[in-house]
Amino acid sequence: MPAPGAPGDVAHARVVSTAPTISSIAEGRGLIDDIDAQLRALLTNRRDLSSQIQSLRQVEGGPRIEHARENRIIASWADELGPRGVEIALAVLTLCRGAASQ
Ligand SMILES: C=C(O[C@@H]1C=C(C(=O)O)C=C[C@H]1O)C(=O)O
Repeated sequence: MPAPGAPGDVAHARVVSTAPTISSIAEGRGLIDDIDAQLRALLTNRRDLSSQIQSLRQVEGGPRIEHARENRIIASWADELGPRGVEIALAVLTLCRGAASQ
């Protein structure tokens, strides 16, 4: 396990955010729609970066998938969001690297 803050460590990559107080459903829905759009854009960027990393590792003769790194990522999602975080992390990983068996 890498030291906190070292390359490969995921625990340090934490963003603290507080939702604003809203005064109407429409305002809240507008903010949620903005968040969903940001999440989709972030996931698209993540998928592209993940694909590049997988290609670089294969060019170097390594495996496309690295389970130890994925386990650290899943653990960081679990730390912050609990069991649903694990489900989301697995869905994100599937989006970004395809099926684990490939
Ligand atoms: C992107 C990488 O390659 C694969 C994809 C990962 C991901 O999308 O987070 C994580 C580990 C690897 O299975 C990596 O090793 O960092």
